[in-house]
Amino acid sequence: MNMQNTAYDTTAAQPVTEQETLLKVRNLQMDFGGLKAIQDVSMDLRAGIVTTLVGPNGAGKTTLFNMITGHLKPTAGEVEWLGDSLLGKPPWKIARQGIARTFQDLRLFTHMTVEENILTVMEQGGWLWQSGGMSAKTARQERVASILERTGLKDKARVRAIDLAYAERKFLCMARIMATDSRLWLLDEPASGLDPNSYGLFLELLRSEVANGITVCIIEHNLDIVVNISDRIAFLDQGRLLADGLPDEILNNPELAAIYFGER
Ligand SMILES: Nc1ncnc2c1ncn2[C@@H]1O[C@H](COP(=O)(O)OP(=O)(O)OP(=O)(O)O)[C@@H](O)[C@H]1O
Repeated sequence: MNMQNTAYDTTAAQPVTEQETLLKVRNLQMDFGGLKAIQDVSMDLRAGIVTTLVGPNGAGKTTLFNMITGHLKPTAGEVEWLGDSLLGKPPWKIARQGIARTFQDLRLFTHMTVEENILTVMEQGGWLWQSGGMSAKTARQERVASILERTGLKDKARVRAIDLAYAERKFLCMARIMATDSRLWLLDEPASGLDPNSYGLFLELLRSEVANGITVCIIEHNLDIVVNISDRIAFLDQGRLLADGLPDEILNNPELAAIYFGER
């Protein structure tokens, strides 16, 4: 992809090669009837970095997430989290192991307030019991306040999700994933539809969470975001993993650019 005209923040994309592998997928396949949505995909998600999944519409990116999180049962292949197979586990068990995700269609509790949306996740995760000496109530309040602050939603705590602006809803999705205390975040187009201001805030938030030890795999179409946030990029097309490497290698590959921009 020719990125020459795009601002490239090199601090976000240092060569990354040695990290522990948190999640492995091996020879994954997903058939929907005659459609081979994922074909023989093997890749690793390494700890503490941002891996971006890119590829044209219908490439199989969300399907890959769905197989990792137990929302779809692969036709063949293996998914391993810290060496243990995730196959056959229901989504809630996989979530409890430390893998959280967001969805393209947001899936917020629209008639609950921002604060309530966050609290439901914390309660599901059992976080309230880990209050480290503080009363559970104080710990919970501090935790929610910190998440609201970091996601720019401090003044919206008591606003219902349905009454938020679109960008605020996207940040509420981020707030909810933060509240899970998961180690790996799978983000499905978290920045789509954000205005430039909001996506500056989004990049800042993601960078600071990664600096604090979160591992991220993100599906993203916005090339500015891809360029600015990726430590590794995996390129999918028609269910196949065509390339998986450092951003420079992928973004400067003219064959991948032609596929991405529909010019093949
Ligand atoms: N549940 C399903 N049943 C049948 N076909 C499906 C199902 N889910 C996805 N597909 C098909 O599988 C292919 C891959 O879809 P997927 O949503 O994973 O692509 P994607 O790369 O995430 O696309 P986009 O960037 O548009 O979100 C598409 O052809 C899609 O229509």
